[in-house]
Amino acid sequence: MAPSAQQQLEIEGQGRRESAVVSNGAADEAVAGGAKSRVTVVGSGNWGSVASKLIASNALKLPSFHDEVRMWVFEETLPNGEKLSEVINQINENVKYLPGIKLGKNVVADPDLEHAVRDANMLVFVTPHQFVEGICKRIAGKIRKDAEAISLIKGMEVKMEGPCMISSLISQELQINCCVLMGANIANEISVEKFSEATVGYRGNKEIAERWVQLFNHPYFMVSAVQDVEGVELCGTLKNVVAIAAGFVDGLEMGNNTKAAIMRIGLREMKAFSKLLFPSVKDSTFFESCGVADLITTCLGGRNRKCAEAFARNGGKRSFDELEAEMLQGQKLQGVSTAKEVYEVLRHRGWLELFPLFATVHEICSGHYPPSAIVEYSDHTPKFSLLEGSARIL
Ligand SMILES: NC(=O)c1ccc[n+]([C@@H]2O[C@H](COP(=O)([O-])OP(=O)(O)OC[C@H]3O[C@@H](n4cnc5c(N)ncnc54)[C@H](O)[C@@H]3O)[C@@H](O)[C@H]2O)c1
Ligand SMILES: O=P(O)(O)OC[C@H](O)CO
Repeated sequence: MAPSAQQQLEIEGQGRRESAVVSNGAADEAVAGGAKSRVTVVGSGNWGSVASKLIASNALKLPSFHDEVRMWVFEETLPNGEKLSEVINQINENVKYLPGIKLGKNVVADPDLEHAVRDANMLVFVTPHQFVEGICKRIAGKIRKDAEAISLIKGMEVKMEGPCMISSLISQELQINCCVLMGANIANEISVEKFSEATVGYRGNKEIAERWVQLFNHPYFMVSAVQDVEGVELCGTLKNVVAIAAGFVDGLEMGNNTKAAIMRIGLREMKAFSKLLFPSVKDSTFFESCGVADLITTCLGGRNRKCAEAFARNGGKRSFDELEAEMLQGQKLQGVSTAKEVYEVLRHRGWLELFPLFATVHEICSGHYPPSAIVEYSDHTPKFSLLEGSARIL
C-alpha cells in the first residue's frame, strides 16, 4: 500500500536525519586505515571563506580529517600595500571578502595554487564560475590520483558542443569525481552561525556523498544528500537568473505579489529547463534546500537581486559591470552571465519561446528591452502557452 502523506513526510524526514548524521562508519574506517583526509578549499571569496570556516571547525572535531585546511587565495594587494593571503594568515580573517569573522586557526591561506592542492584528497571548489576552467587547467595532472571534488559554484559554461555544468567541467579537466553542494546559503548569514540547510548532489557513490555531508554538517548548517547531481546544480545555477528578475521588480517597486509571481514562473522554468537538459532530474530535488529555499532567499537577500534592483532604478542606464564593481567591491555576480549562457542554450536549441522569463532577463541585461519588460514579456504573451505545453509534457 502506498504511504499516506503523513507517512511520506516521516520517511523523508528519516532520510534527512540519516544523511545529516551519516558517515561515522566510513570515518572510523578511514582512521583505522590510517588515511586521514586532507582538505583544500579552492577559492576564498565571500562564500569560499565561510565554507573554509565551516570545514575548519569540523576538521578539528573529526578524527578522520587532518586539522589543517588549506585555502587557495587569488592573491591581491590591499590598499595599504599588504598581501591579502599574508593578512589572512596573520589575523585569521579575510579582511576583504569576509571582514570581522575569524576563520579558525587551522585555516592556512596559500596563494600558490599548485602547492595548495598538491597533497589534498578532498578538493572544495568555490570560485566565481568564470574562473574555474582556467584553474582546472593549471592544476590538471598536479593533484592526487585519489582526489575527490565538490563544487559549491553556482553557474554553467556553454561550449561548442552544448552546455557544460561546472561539476562536469571539473570532472573532465581533472579526471576525478565531483559532487555538488548548493542551498539557501547567503554566506554572510552563515558566517554568524544563523541556521540554514544545504543539499549535496551526488552521482553514484553514496559513501563519498556521506563524507562530504560529514565535512560540512553543523548544528547550524544542516546538510542532506540526494542522488541527483544535475538537478541540484541546475537549481543553484538557474535561481541566479530568477534573482535578477526579482531585483528588477524591486527596482520598479512593483510589490510582493509581482515578486511572488516572478518566483513562481521562475521556479517552473528552472524545472522545465533542467528536465529538458537532463531527463533524470528528480521533481523532489526542487523541494530541497537547493531548490525552492535557495530561490526564496536569493530573491529576498542576494547580491544578484541587489544589483538588479539598482539596474532597474537607474532605468538600465548603468551597466551591471559598473554596478557590480561599485556595490560588491570585488565580489562577483553570477546571474547576468548565467542568463547569457542560458539564452545561448535556448537560442541554439530553438527553446526561446518556451522560457519567456529566462529569455527576457537576458534581453534586459543586454539592453535590448527596458527593465519593465520583465512583466510584459515574462508571462502573459501567447508564447506562454508553449511553456504550459512543455510543462505538461515534462
Ligand atoms: N557569497 C554567497 O553568499 C554565496 C553563497 C552560495 C554560493 N555562492 C557561489 O559560490 C561561488 C563563489 O562565490 P564567492 O561568494 O565565494 O566569491 P565572491 O563573489 O566573493 O568572488 C570574489 C572571488 O573571486 C576571486 N577572483 C577574482 N578574480 C579572479 C581570477 N582571475 N581568478 C580566480 N579568482 C579570482 C577573488 O579573489 C575572490 O576570492 C559563486 O559561484 C557563487 O554563486 C556564493
Ligand atoms: O548573493 P547571490 O545572489 O550570489 O546569492 C547567494 C547564494 O547563492 C544564496 O544561496
